[in-house]
Amino acid sequence: MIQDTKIKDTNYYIDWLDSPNIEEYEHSFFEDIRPIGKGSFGSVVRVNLKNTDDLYALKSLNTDKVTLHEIVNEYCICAQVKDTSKSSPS
Ligand SMILES: Nc1ncnc2c1ncn2[C@@H]1O[C@H](COP(=O)(O)OP(=O)(O)OP(=O)(O)O)[C@@H](O)[C@H]1O
Repeated sequence: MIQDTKIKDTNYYIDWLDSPNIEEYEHSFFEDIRPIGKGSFGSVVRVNLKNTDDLYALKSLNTDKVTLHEIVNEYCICAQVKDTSKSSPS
């Protein structure tokens, strides 16, 4: 029974990550890549989206250390920061 729940959760996260609402960028779309930090799950670099003035924090997650749940959770935090900066520019 417990195993069934885990399989259900895994499929849920896989479906969520396959969502067409998530914008995907190739690594080659970015330039001027500069290291800015390290966290428990991986490293973070500042990148510039080519042909724009847009800067992003790009987080690389060590997939040996993270679960699908943590990947989705990290994605949600990043999306939330992006939305907040759009609604209230400083
Ligand atoms: N959006 C961002 N803008 C600027 N710097 C960032 C941004 N996101 C992460 N960093 C830098 O990268 C470091 C690592 O971030 P990350 O989110 O991976 O880990 P953390 O949240 O600091 O720690 P932990 O993984 O232990 O919770 C941060 O401490 C910060 O210095």
